[in-house]
Amino acid sequence: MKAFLILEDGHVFTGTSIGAKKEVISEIVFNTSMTGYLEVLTDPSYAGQAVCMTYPLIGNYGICYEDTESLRPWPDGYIVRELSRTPSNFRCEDTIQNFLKRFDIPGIAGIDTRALTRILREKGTMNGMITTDENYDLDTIIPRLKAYTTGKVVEKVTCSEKKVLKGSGKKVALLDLGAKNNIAKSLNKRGCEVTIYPASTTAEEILASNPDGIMLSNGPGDPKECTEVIKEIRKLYESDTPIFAICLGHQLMALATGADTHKMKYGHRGGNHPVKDLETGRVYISSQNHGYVVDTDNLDPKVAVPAFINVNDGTNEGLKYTGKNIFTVQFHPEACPGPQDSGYLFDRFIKMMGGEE
Ligand SMILES: NC(=O)CC[C@H](N)C(=O)O
Repeated sequence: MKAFLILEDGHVFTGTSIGAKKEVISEIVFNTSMTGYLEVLTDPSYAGQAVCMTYPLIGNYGICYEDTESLRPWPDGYIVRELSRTPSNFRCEDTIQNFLKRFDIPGIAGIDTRALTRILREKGTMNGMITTDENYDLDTIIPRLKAYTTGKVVEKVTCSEKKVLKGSGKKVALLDLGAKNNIAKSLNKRGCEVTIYPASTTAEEILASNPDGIMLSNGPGDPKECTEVIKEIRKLYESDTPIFAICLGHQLMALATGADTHKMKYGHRGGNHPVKDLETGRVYISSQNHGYVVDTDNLDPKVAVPAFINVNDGTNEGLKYTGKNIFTVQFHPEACPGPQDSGYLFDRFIKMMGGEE
């Protein structure tokens, strides 16, 4: 069955329908990772977005549930050049087709994903529609696409109740804003006992459990939509508990302490983004998935100073909080997908909590 991807600027791509046969409007973004399509599909930070994979062949090793970053795929839509019809791997348990269908996610295959990516790079991220309706009418669809906003998405992806991963080491409270599994796993495999809290948890409840440290996770959407969470994070900041934050968590800590964030032209999503540690000058290759970034122009050095920058475009990739045991990064030290070069940051966090590195 035919499917169409209609962009807000009037471009239309014609391909084949994959996944659910339904219409969806979403923000269209692209990811350049050459491996790890399953980790991308199950990363809750993609909620509210349709993702185009720039790697031309997707799905060739199928779905291996052990590798998922959450219990389901989260994008609103999935866009690929070629979807493998014969996944082959000894760990393969399902196909992308079934996985998308089961969770009612529509997609489109067989389009020129390079052309789509060039449009998004030149004009910036925009909204689009995936539909199987051949009689689509651009005059009515384009205004709908222009008017569409993603809104609050963290509440859709956070866990519904507290969960504990047992460990004999430092006690970490992880605020789940849409956390990828490998954040808790990275701490747990270093011995930490990790308590995962829903995003609506108050700072008082977290602090009452006397954690050795607090971890703020990644998550979807515009950080400025998280007004309630930002207030709680402000209290966590004032508590003097060691804090490590990743991606959305990093943006929310910045907003909670007086800095600003803005939307980037087309964001960073892929497995090869170079980030420079400003203290050592060393560059790490990082896994990334973000559309917003912290502004550092008016950063108050009494509150925080830049700790990492992106080598490609100079944007901020991390902050170190002055006089506090707090550091936050825009990239993904938990990898999955992508390079594990910055996994040492979990060891740094454990040291900050008074543990052995
Ligand atoms: N991976 C994330 O945590 C993404 C953060 C935020 N939703 C952004 O797009 O910038």
